[in-house]
Amino acid sequence: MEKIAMIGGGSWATALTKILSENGARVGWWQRSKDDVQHLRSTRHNRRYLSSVAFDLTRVFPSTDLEEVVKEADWLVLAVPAAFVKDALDKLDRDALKNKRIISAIKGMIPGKNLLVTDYVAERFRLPVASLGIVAGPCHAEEVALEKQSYLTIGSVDHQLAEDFSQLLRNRYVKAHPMADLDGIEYCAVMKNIIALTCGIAHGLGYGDNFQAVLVSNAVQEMRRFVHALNPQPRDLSASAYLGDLLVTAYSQFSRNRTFGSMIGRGYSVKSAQMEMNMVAEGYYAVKSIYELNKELKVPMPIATAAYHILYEKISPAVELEILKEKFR
Ligand SMILES: NC(=O)c1ccc[n+]([C@@H]2O[C@H](COP(=O)([O-])OP(=O)(O)OC[C@H]3O[C@@H](n4cnc5c(N)ncnc54)[C@H](OP(=O)(O)O)[C@@H]3O)[C@@H](O)[C@H]2O)c1
Ligand SMILES: O=P(O)(O)OC[C@H](O)CO
Repeated sequence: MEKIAMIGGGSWATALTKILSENGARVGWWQRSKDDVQHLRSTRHNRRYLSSVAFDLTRVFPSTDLEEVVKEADWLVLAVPAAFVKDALDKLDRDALKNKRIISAIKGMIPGKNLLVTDYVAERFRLPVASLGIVAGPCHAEEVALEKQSYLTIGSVDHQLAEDFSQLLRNRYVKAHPMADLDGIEYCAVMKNIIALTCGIAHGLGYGDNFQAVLVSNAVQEMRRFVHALNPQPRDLSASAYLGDLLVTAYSQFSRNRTFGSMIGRGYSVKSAQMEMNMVAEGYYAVKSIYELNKELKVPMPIATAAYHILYEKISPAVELEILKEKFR
């Protein structure tokens, strides 16, 4: 039986715990709240996220003891929003992840450090890049709960690691496959949240499907320029790990980033949109990291720049979208 430490108690951690435990893995499940852990242990349900899913407690072991959960596992799966990774992991000893395989399920960057999550973890715990991977692809937790057909991509420079984790995920409704492009997949997963957030802003302002299609087409080019500047290598951005993930987030009713953006477009402040959502839109944090990273790279990124101006410099969404629309072809 594979032993997994799941770090995080939100929607995606809940969906991954469902898939992995139903496939026979033992999942030690770390959550920060004692009440949530107690509720899970007594009812088998995670009360605030995907609460319809019932867990088999002979395979799923909820706990607030991070060190214990990590010590018992061969695999560590990170599924807290990127903004809270440092807080969660800094309690661990520098050698705590030695000889473990680490999978980031996070689509965000470490604020302040402007690092990809896998780069941060490798640096903080002195790990070889071959011990790390990312789980990506167009997959909403809500559809996993409903067991709708989904596809995941595991990115790692170690093919065996990516294949082994794919194997742990495959089931009746999940297809998973390995890919070598760890950095490219991770950067695109970060970028697509910013783009979806901007689609939401446009929607909130009253722009329609015609405009969104052009926004997304231009966004693919922006994504290509940026990822190529950071990590030049041949990659097919039409693969589902890149374009598929962008499309689901830009168009789905379940998208946190699009929903957040739509509220901003309708006039909510960042604070009030965050309070109303009760879920985390990674794109809000990511846009600051990407904007700062790009100060050196100087890649033309009109969409990320507009989102940054709106969210961090309080420039009117309507004004930024007027400027943006003149740049699109
Ligand atoms: N949801 C999806 O469909 C999906 C799919 C693929 C990837 N992802 C990625 O998975 C990651 C997690 O997202 P999610 O959708 O699972 O999040 P979510 O459902 O919005 O849940 C938010 C999580 O963040 C925690 N949190 C909030 N404030 C915190 C704080 N101050 N300190 C520590 N933890 C805090 C919450 O803990 P409490 O409940 O204790 O407040 C909860 O576990 C993101 O990077 C996201 O991009 C999500
Ligand atoms: O679509 P969002 O904004 O909820 O983000 C969740 C996932 O990244 C979708 O693959």
